[in-house]
Amino acid sequence: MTLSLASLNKKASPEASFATALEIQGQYPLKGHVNISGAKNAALVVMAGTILCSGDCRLRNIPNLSDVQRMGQVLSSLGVQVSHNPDALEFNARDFHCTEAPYELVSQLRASFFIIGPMLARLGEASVPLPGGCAIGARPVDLHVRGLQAMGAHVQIEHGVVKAAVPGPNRRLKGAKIYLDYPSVGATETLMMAATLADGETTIENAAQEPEVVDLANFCKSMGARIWGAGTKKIVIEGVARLHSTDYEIIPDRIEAATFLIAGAITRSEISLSPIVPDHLTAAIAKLGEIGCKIVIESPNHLRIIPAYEIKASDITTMPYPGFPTDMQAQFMALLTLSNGDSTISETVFENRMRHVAELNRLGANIRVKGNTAIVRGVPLLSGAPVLATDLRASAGLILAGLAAEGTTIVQDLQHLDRGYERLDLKLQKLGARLRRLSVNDTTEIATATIPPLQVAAQ
Ligand SMILES: CC(=O)N[C@H]1[C@@H](OP(=O)(O)OP(=O)(O)OC[C@H]2O[C@@H](n3ccc(=O)[nH]c3=O)[C@H](O)[C@@H]2O)O[C@H](CO)[C@@H](O)[C@@H]1O
Ligand SMILES: C=C(OP(=O)(O)O)C(=O)O
Repeated sequence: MTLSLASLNKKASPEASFATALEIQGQYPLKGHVNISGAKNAALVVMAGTILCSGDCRLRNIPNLSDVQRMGQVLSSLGVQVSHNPDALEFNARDFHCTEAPYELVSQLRASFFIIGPMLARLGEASVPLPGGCAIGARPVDLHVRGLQAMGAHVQIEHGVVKAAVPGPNRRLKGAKIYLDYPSVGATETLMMAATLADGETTIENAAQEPEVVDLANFCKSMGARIWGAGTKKIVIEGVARLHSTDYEIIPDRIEAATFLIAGAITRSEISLSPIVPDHLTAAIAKLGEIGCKIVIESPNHLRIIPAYEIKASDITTMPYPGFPTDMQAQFMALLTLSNGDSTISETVFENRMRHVAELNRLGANIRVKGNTAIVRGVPLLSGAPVLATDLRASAGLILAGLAAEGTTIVQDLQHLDRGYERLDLKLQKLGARLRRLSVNDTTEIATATIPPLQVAAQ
């Protein structure tokens, strides 16, 4: 049976079903093992990359997230067939024809904008509204646009829509030498995808080196793309005429893994995780070591955290990979609120990613913000309170703080959490955490695993 996301019932909007809160009873120890899901940021961009291929792309280890559902809907709306079997999502972009991506969907997640690269590469034309995603800064797309222009596209931004077209009879992008002013993850991914089908060689200098960029390159290579240097500052892509079908497995989510390591550290609990790629977690493991925890690599894809009795203060500056990831900043801040001294946390990647500070202070933390730096003065105890989750990683940070706080914490507005963590509450429950999902309107308990399966209706 072919199942399609295009038929998703619009009335059952994710916002309505996920307007929920999490009630956490703090200070219960955790114990056991956690299965880490596929990486959200790799899955989303690899889904966009399926547009490059006119055959079947089978993707395994795709996490069940509301962002993944929306990305599936974006692709369906463009004419990509999206179907589901028990352990994979299948995409076929043979009939992909539509050059206009829908505002209602693209405006809800950042990664949806990245389809502009493969759309242009396949059809020579693309109109994509400016994207959504976490409200953590201005998040312009100028680096994507300038790179596509260097490859011969004409690009205009009109009424909030980026309209790009490749002139000429064959409408094919041309290889180019591109230098990114900043190693933007999304721009590197957009341009790398665009270059796989371009005429000639493209080099991207000062490219992002994140594992998700490497995963995308490996996915493209599995379809026959010619790419060298992904994971370094210089990526070289030699365009080919077409890409072929593939079966590809997404890497484990390093941000989810780090979040669980902190759950162990903040509740002083020993827990283990798999699958993981230890190299993707180097910065987090180093910081946890500095803080006093011991991380044991039990096998190539299996970690255990032995928590510190006393959490030591530590300074953090977020940076592009292999620096300390901005997507782990809020979670580490939650941990450092309970340290034995003063820590500074500087956010250099996004200009407005400290909105969790006020909420952590509501739980009894002592944090002051000066410019892009938070000064975290450790306190002996957090105390439960109602707090508002303002973005995805802020949600995770507040839940972690709630696990350690004395009494009851209610984290409101879980729509951000559900964008990027697969059943975080259920996984924590399995480790022994006391928490339950509430409907905000009537504060009655609702099932923990609320995100419906990805496929929703037969065509
Ligand atoms: C879906 C996805 O993969 N999201 C991740 C991706 O976001 P995203 O790809 O949006 O992040 P970028 O690396 O592009 O952004 C980093 C910085 O570059 C700036 N910038 C970016 C593009 C551009 O054209 N112009 C520009 O100025 C941004 O405003 C930001 O200040 O990488 C971020 C940095 O690791 C992560 O926090 C996000 O979780
Ligand atoms: C910022 C994030 O996601 P997005 O780029 O999709 O907003 C994130 O994953 O932390």
